[in-house]
Amino acid sequence: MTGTTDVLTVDHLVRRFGDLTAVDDVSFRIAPGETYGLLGPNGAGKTTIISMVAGLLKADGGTIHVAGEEMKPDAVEPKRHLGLVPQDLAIYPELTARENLRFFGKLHGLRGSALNTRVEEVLEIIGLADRAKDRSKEYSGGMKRRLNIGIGLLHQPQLLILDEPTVGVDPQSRNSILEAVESLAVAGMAVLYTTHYMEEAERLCDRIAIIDGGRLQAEGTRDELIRLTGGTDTIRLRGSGDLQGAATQMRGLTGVDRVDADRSSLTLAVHEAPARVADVVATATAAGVRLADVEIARPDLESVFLHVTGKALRD
Ligand SMILES: Nc1ncnc2c1ncn2[C@@H]1O[C@H](COP(=O)(O)OP(=O)(O)OP(=O)(O)O)[C@@H](O)[C@H]1O
Repeated sequence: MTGTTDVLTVDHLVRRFGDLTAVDDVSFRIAPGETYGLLGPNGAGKTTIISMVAGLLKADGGTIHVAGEEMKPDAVEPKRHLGLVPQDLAIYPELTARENLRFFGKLHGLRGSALNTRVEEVLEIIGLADRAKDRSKEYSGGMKRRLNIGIGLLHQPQLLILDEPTVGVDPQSRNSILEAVESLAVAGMAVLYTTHYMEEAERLCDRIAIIDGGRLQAEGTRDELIRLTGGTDTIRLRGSGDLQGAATQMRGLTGVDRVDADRSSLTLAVHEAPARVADVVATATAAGVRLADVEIARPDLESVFLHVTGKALRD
């Protein structure tokens, strides 16, 4: 991939808040038609990164280029090339979906038949054409989110940035949001997608950056990231009792790479989980843990996260 064709290039980005380095030397690029995911837990630095990419927040170091133009808070030109869909809704509840889109389309300078055509196209993309005449205050949470995405799409940006667009919506709405995002990539748009749901990153993203503690800990396609784990499986035990004590003993078992304990579970990175699970369960039981559930998982992005950060991604 060459720098000149990338829609977004982020080089050595840094942002501090007082003593906290919220974004610490982060670099990545996104090509046209590519969906790129920032995957990390709450507080990892995802919103801070995209706020700088969108020119809403000043960086303390590094550079950002959108469609070849340097992005800074006072820059005008690069902002024309991107659409930002924030976590908070920015729609007028008294207006219908079509009226909302027409209003925001005019703010982008669209008029006449160009405005009409684009509004109808966007209604199709976000799956709201059949509800276009209803006031948006009557919509479900997921429909409001889709309208919010539609507003970000009106001016046909080369790059669309979505900040955790499915948080707090029901599974059906989530699916329709994900379908709308999938159709953008098909249309050639570059998408920067932040999430703490690994299933969404797996489904949508061509490449994924694992973000934790403000740092880009690993990056690649899903398969490339999974290869980083060296094929380690995950064993997860849920239960009560002395989980920390059990974790200490498990760290000495053959084939166990890493053990992470919290108040109700133990998460182990192991080689050949089916061959190890009996030892692991016996160790837990001997340490007085009362087990409620045992689960083996093949490597997925959760295991990658555990492997590269030493922590479980799930809350
Ligand atoms: N304006 C601010 N002032 C001080 N600290 C901040 C500010 N904005 C963010 N932070 C801190 O920077 C770190 C990264 O926050 P950020 O919101 O970027 O994380 P995130 O990955 O987007 O998580 P979330 O999904 O919860 O928004 C956190 O520790 C947060 O408390």
